[in-house]
Parts: sequence; structure tokens; C-alpha cells
Amino acid sequence: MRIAVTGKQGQVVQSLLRRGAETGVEISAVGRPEMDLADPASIAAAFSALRPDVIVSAAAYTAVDKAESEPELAFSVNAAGAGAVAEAAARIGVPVIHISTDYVFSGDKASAYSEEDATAPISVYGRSKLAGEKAVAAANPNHVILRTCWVYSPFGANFLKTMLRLSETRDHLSVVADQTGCPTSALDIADAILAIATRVVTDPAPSLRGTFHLTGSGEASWADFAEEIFAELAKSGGRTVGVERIPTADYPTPAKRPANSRLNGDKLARTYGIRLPDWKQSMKIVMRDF
Ligand SMILES: NC(=O)C1=CN([C@@H]2O[C@H](COP(=O)(O)OP(=O)(O)OC[C@H]3O[C@@H](n4cnc5c(N)ncnc54)[C@H](O)[C@@H]3O)[C@@H](O)[C@H]2O)C=CC1
Repeated sequence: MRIAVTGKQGQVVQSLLRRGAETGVEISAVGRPEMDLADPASIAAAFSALRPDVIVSAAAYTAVDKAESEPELAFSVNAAGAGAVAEAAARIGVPVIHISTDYVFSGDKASAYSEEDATAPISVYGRSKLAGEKAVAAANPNHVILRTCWVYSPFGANFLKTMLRLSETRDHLSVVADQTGCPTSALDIADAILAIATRVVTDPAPSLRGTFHLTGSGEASWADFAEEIFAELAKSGGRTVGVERIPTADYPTPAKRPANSRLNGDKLARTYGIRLPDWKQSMKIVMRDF
């Protein structure tokens, strides 16, 4: 199986490349400068030459706060760009697996969101990603949209790496405790993408298409996540870092975040038999990379 994935340096892209090297699946990363999601003309050409069996649409404008002041660029990459990638897949007759986000929801629900829940993004980034989901679905019926949440990995920029960096100089940190989500290892996402890709390239069943939630099992607040990271660090002889649990109101950011980012993964478990490991278990595995 040959997979083309959008982006070169992202967490999910790098995780797929690592898994590809481990499993022998051929993965080609397609990104800037040859393919710019903000430049639709560069997209179709990039994929027709590669002739992949499936396209994974993992690249995105992910600067959540900056998107508030750059809405046009965020929409151009996350909506029009994603749609053009799905269209390129349709043109060569292959499925597209597109990565989306919990930010399509408002975060007002008391329990974990299912795929049937109404979307209502509260940020430019969230609105641009929701527009991307719609553009992907319209451009290629042969699509799998995977909404994930709170992604971390040994690659790129993420909360785990920020905490580890801060732990080198700080013995005390204030971390938001009233936002809840599902920390998700990009390496686990890559495993799931490979399993899903293997199914969709051979099985045309409509039930395998559509939108699915894919996150680490369990739930946490950012403060819980930080405490777990520092507990693990301490076990391996690292510095002791204390966490002060603060409300979102004490950590203002340009973009609003959903208070509840938990996603219910039952549909993916039912349909594909995939449920990601508990986030604490995966976090320990990722931390061995540092
Ligand atoms: N990081 C997170 O916590 C979450 C991420 N997601 C989604 O998961 C997917 C993967 O996220 P990450 O790997 O964490 O992202 P990342 O920020 O690590 O990487 C994004 C990738 O997109 C590429 N990119 C950005 N603009 C581009 C453009 N104009 N043309 C071509 N490539 C461009 C970057 O070069 C990079 O390779 C994205 O679709 C994101 O929206 C969903 C939920 C949470």
C-alpha cells in the first residue's frame, strides 16, 4: 500500500513516517514548497504524479490563537485546501482520510461528544476546520474524517514538549484545570490511520466512510496531564515540578477553547474495532523518546 500524506514536519505526518519505516508501508510526505494548501493549483499536480492508494490529509493551519487575526489564511488552508486535497483524491479514484478536531464543538456539553452531536465552533480555527470537513465530504464521498483532540508526540510543538522544556528551569507551574479532553498520542493516531487505510482501500462498504472520533482513552484536564508528565519525570530522576491548578479565566488567550473537548470513540470501535490505548499508557511510551 502506498500512502501520500499532506505536510512534512507535523506531528501526525512525522508519526506516520516513523510507522511507515517500521512496517514497510510506503509513505510519501507532500508539503511545502512543492504543495502549498493555500495554493490550490499546487495540490492536484502533487498527487497525480505519486499515484497513491490513499491520501491522508493531515496538514493544517494549526496556530489556534494566530488564526483569530488571520482568518483568511486559516480558511484558505483548512477549508479550501482540505477540499482540494479531497478533490485530488477523487480525481485519481482513491479514498481520503482527513484529520479534524474537537474544536468543531462548543464544549458546552456535559459528557463526551458523539459524531451525531451538533457542531458549533467558538474560534476561527474551529470554524475553518468545520468548513474543511464539509469541503472534504462534498469533494469526495470516499472519505473518512477522523476528529481527534489534544495531540502530543516526540515531534513538532505540543503540550508535553512544552511541559518538559519548562521543567528544566521551573519548579512550579500554573496550569488550566477546568478544560477537559482526551490527550492523544500522534503515534497512536498513525497506527489507527494505517489500519483504517488498509480497510478502506479494499472494502467499499459505505459504513466505513463518514466521520469518526479518534482519541486516547480516558480523560484529563490540562493540569491532570501536566501532573502526570511531572510524576513520570520524577520517577526517572527528573526535577520535581509542582502544578498550581488554575481556571481558564486566569490564563486568557486570543482564541476561546472548548471547556469540554472529550470525544466518544464508540463508533470507531464498533465499525473498525479500533480503540486507542489509555492516554497515560501512551504518554509513558512517548516520554521514552526524550
Ligand atoms: N495538535 C493538536 O492538538 C490537534 C490537531 N488536530 C488536527 O490534526 C492534524 C495534524 O495536526 P498536527 O500534526 O498536530 O499539526 P502540526 O501543527 O504539528 O503540523 C501541521 C503540518 O501542516 C503543514 N502545513 C501548514 N500549513 C500548510 C500549507 N499551507 N501547505 C502545506 N502544509 C502546511 C505544516 O508544515 C505541518 O507539517 C491537523 O489537521 C490538526 O488540525 C486536531 C485536534 C488536535
